Amino acid sequence: MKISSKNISVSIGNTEIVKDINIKANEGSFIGIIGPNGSGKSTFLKSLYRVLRPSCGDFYLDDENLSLMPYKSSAKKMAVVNQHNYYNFDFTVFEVVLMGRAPHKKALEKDNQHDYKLVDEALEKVEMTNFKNRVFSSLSGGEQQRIMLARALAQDTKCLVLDEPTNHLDIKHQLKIMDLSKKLGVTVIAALHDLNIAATYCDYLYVLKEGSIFSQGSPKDVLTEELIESVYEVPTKIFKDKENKRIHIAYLSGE
Ligand SMILES: Nc1ncnc2c1ncn2[C@@H]1O[C@H](COP(=O)(O)OP(=O)(O)OP(=O)(O)O)[C@@H](O)[C@H]1O
Repeated sequence: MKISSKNISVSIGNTEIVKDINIKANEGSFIGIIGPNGSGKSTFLKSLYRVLRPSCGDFYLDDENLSLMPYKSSAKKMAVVNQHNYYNFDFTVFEVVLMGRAPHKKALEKDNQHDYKLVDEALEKVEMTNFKNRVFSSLSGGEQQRIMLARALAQDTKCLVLDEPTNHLDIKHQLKIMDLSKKLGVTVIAALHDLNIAATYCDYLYVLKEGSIFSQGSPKDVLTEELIESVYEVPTKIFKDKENKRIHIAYLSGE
């Protein structure tokens, strides 16, 4: 599924937080949104997954205008893993992941074997099968994050929106979750803080600064020492790996 935004701006109160953002994600591509704290990444993604209404502009899933789509229809196409997942009730892990199936259900339609199979497969993919009967709120932050990805996988969509998908995860699980998201072959739009992860997994990056797109392009083109210094105010040294053409970023602060 293709995703695009045309001239998206988002205001909260009288402040314009996101300013005239145009992005394009081709089918199956992995798109990174990067930028410092407060640059508008989450606000932009929230307007994509319809928690915030843009003050201007439109999103398109393929060529369909998102704002004209019923919420249930867009939830069949787009799953979300966001930064804060709080449940006030004691749902089990199984129940939380099963919630991913809700957009596919008609009113009063019961869960069936197909739903249970997708839940089991999703838990297996994030290596959380043994946690199926645990109370969600009793899990660690990283475990909860993997369950929220399992819920998104059970939703079985062609597009995945990830807002800082790895912020609670240890390095092994950061890489596993990114590998898994990449291998799904669906269109992914992810807000990321870790620039080495962004360089490794993203096909294309948009760099936000103060709510606007400051730069865009392939990780190799965008993640230069000059750009990182001017956007993040941190000196870096970029190493190029000749064999697989990946770049590696070393931060020089503190030296
Ligand atoms: N509900 C709100 N009311 C007022 N200001 C808000 C609100 N939500 C976000 N903001 C402000 O909008 C700006 C962008 O926030 P946003 O969460 O989109 O940034 P971000 O790039 O995702 O940051 P981070 O990397 O810290 O997660 C911030 O300055 C934030 O304080």
